[in-house]
Amino acid sequence: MPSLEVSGVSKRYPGFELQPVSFSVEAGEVFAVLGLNGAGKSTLLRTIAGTVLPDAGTVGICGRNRRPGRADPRLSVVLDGGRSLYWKMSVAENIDYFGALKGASARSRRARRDEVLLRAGLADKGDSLVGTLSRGMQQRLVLAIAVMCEPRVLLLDEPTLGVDLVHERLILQAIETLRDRGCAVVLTSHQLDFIERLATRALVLEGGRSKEPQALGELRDLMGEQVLEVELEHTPSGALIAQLCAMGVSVDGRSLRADASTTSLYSVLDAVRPAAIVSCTVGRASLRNAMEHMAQKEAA
Ligand SMILES: Nc1ncnc2c1ncn2[C@@H]1O[C@H](COP(=O)(O)OP(=O)(O)OP(=O)(O)O)[C@@H](O)[C@H]1O
Repeated sequence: MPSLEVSGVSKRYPGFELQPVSFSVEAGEVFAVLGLNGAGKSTLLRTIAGTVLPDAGTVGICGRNRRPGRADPRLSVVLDGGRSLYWKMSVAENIDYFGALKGASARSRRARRDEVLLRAGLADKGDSLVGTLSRGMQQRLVLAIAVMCEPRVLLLDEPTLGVDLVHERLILQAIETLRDRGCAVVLTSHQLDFIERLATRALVLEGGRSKEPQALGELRDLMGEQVLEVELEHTPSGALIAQLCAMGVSVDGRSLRADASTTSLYSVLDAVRPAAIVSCTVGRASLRNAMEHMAQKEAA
């Protein structure tokens, strides 16, 4: 039985429609929801969380339908960063409050407090008011609280927003720990390298519409297995851009990119000669390549 089962969930706002979405996530799986700004990622996560009522569809958690508007101890969400915390309470009081809300006893909350502070990288901030923390610190605290509740399903909307490189690693480790304990994680992020390190499958939203979820490897293959990238010193002329496009090369400012299985690197280098080249690589396609390819298709 999947830990999370989303069936036909839809939501309409004036000027935007999240069309029916269905997918399931198994215990111990990290599932990504990808898309450009305004594609509907947060709307989807909010309807799954129950903070926004869907127009249609159901959400099952470990085999039981979630009842909208009711807190569910099996589900933790990190949707609005620090905005979901109480700013006039201290860090320790917030940890205690959310632990109590999830039904943890006073004893286990006390025992967990130091662990949560450590996990959030906030060991010396227990007595600080949440309103005095930086945005990245608040984001880390929300995630550490969500992890403390040992959820069966965790929804994360841009968990690394405003978080520095060192603490991004802490967040990555926290998600990996939960995943390894059997939690099903649904994650959105514009940081595609972060997604690539964690997720195995993804649902791509484009203007509120989605296709079947795909394995990350299948998504990368949209660009071909190998991608060639050439960075020029100067932006190419209009005539050269037209010539490159006719060869199947996409041009974004000074960056040229093409599927290496259909376009040879030498033909690209011949076409741009004698322009100065800053870098030139042929390598395995990344998720970023695939998403850029999709974005260019959408803009065309
Ligand atoms: N409460 C609301 N009322 C009206 N429209 C809304 C509401 N919330 C979201 N929308 C609209 O729904 C669309 C999708 O927004 P959403 O926040 O889900 O996108 P997103 O993919 O998460 O974008 P981003 O990457 O920028 O966070 C947008 O056009 C937005 O304006």
